[in-house]
Amino acid sequence: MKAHASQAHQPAGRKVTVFGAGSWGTALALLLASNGHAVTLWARRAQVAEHIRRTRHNPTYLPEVELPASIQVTAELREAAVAREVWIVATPAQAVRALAEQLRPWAHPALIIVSVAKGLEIATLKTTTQVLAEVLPIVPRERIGVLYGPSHAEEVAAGMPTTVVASAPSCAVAEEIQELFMAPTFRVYVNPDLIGVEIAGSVKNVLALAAGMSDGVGFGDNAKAALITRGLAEIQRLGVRLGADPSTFAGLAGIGDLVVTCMSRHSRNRYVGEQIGRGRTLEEVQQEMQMVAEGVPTTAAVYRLARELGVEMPITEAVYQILFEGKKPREAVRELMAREAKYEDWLPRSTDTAPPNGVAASETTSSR
Ligand SMILES: NC(=O)C1=CN([C@@H]2O[C@H](COP(=O)(O)OP(=O)(O)OC[C@H]3O[C@@H](n4cnc5c(N)ncnc54)[C@H](O)[C@@H]3O)[C@@H](O)[C@H]2O)C=CC1
Ligand SMILES: O=C(CO)COP(=O)(O)O
Repeated sequence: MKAHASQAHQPAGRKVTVFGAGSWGTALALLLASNGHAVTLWARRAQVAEHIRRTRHNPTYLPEVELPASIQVTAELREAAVAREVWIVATPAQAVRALAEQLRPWAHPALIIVSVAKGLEIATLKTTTQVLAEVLPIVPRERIGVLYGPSHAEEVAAGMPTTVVASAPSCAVAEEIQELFMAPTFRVYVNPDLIGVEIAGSVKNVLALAAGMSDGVGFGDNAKAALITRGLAEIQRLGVRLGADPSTFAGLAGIGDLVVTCMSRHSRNRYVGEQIGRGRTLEEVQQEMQMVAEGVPTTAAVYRLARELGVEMPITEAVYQILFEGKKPREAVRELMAREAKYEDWLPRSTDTAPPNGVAASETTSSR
């Protein structure tokens, strides 16, 4: 693995396109341009691209951020996609398949694709790199990775210190992604456990909704700590069932992103949860938001996936019932607290600490 910590940044000057001019696409385009890459930012709407070209500001997302003239901005897919070395996919997760289908004519075997969209596709329960690999088979699977981790766009755009994880099936490709983004205020680690990183980064949004609901209802720090800790346990159970390395969940993509999303004032998922906790409906909250809260569709996907795989995810189940079945948050918490007594499920077990009769041991060891 390369040691970047003490290296001065070396601009690599690669031809990169960021697809999606929302908050994250805008912040990453800025970061990549300041790293010396030749950056194109693709916006879905022509008038948005035109506005950014004219004013160098995105009218809707991070409007205070000035985008340098070196960033080419377009709404034309061909112009954005053709003859590029790297594509960054920064749309909502549910839009990745349709975008990839449109991009097919310009994909090539030397391309690297980096998904920064966090979520699972509702229709197929696939991660975004699985969707991209399926739609773009000309790009070798090992060249499709992610950049995930605790990274709110507002802070990245303001140059505040941020650390994330680059992951891909090939470590060499993950290191290329690392090198692309690594900057004085943006430190990138490599984690080769792609499925673990993707599950961690996607499912934490469900738990951020739960954390927001807890805030909205008026619960305190104890409840938030419980949601983060027990939430991580259920994210890890799902990830490990899908083949992830358990240690990924103790890293930046796991506990790191879960903590920031459950705690941050910038988190859209936490915000949506908070509004619902205060008694508003999901429809009301989503209607007034211009931004995506990935946890909402991902809750539906994870709920189904967990059932299909027989993985116990009680908090996710509660969030699903609140979002889609009208359950009241307080009622869901009452039910979570009244679950059977258990052993905490990721402590090392030894024969002389076997659970006493009458206290149910967690099932999670067997589901790992
Ligand atoms: N905002 C953040 O701090 C971070 C966001 N992410 C992830 O990045 C992805 C994008 O998020 P944001 O940029 O924050 O969202 P956003 O809500 O700020 O912007 C979404 C962008 O996607 C575009 N879009 C919406 N539907 C589309 C479609 N069907 N086809 C093409 N484009 C479409 C919108 O026009 C907008 O430009 C999400 O998966 C999010 O979880 C990841 C890390 C940080
Ligand atoms: O993924 C994120 C931070 O790492 C962004 O979270 P929100 O979508 O909840 O704002």
